[in-house]
Amino acid sequence: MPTILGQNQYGKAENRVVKITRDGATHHIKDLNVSIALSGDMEEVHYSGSNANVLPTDTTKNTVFAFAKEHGVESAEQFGIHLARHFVTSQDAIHRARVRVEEYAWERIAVPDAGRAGHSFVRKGQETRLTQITYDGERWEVVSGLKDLTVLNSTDSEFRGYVKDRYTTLEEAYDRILATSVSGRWRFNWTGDDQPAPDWDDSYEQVRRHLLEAFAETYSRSLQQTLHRMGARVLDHRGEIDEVRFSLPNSHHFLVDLEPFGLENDTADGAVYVAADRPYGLIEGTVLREGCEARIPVDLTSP
Ligand SMILES: O=c1[nH]c(=O)c2[nH]c(=O)[nH]c2[nH]1
Repeated sequence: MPTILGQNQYGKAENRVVKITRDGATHHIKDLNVSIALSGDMEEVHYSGSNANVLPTDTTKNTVFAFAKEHGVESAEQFGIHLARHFVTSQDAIHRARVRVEEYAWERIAVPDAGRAGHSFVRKGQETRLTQITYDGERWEVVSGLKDLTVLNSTDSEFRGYVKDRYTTLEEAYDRILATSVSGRWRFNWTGDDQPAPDWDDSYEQVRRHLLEAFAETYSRSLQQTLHRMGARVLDHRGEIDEVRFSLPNSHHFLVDLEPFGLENDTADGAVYVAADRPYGLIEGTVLREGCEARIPVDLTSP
């Protein structure tokens, strides 16, 4: 039965490009999700399997990262226009390029020592505030928290000196991006109607602030260390809380190898990273006030 090929397009979708430019201690971040769809003289690849007109999707991915390095990312529009023009004008067989770009907005974390604020960001778009109340007619237990508080340090993070066995390939990192989406719960020590209840809203705002400040101000040797500093900071400043538990995905950002295209890509300036989504390290832990009991369930914060 004769068939006709209808509309078709192809390309690499969801290239997660993160570019950090350094202006002294002040860093700038561009965080994009770029999807390429190309169409043109693609009958043969579908009908006979000839790839003679096919620019590999892998190449479209490389082009996205190389363009981010070589030409920069002024705006999502400018970047998309530049890419689309490149595919259509450089490949005879490609007559149409559709480039979709999502841009994730970040704002700087405000810290008291403004000099340190240059490399710490929190993603725009609110986190979700959570609480769980338990009452048995006598005692209250209030565990509050948040999830999806996405934060990133573009420097002041390393990971080295770890165990190496025959399966270890990870290279030591002296200056890496540290990013996570904080899921945390904290337990109040308020248990009875005979005690004044905390100001819940103020407490939430203050805990959130301490989490962000601790994240921004910690020179991190591991996400585990940052986790502890965030919890300790909350307990140091918030007497109404006895226990904090976190589940922190390590949202890996890998420097892209652009050497095959003659481009040096190191952390010095203008570095281009791929934001990987899976798999991810998952760092979890409880920080407790001394003498207090751990009562937040281990799996309460896990995905
Ligand atoms: O902060 C980190 N902690 C780890 O335990 C770990 N493991 C790993 O591969 N990378 C990292 N990073």
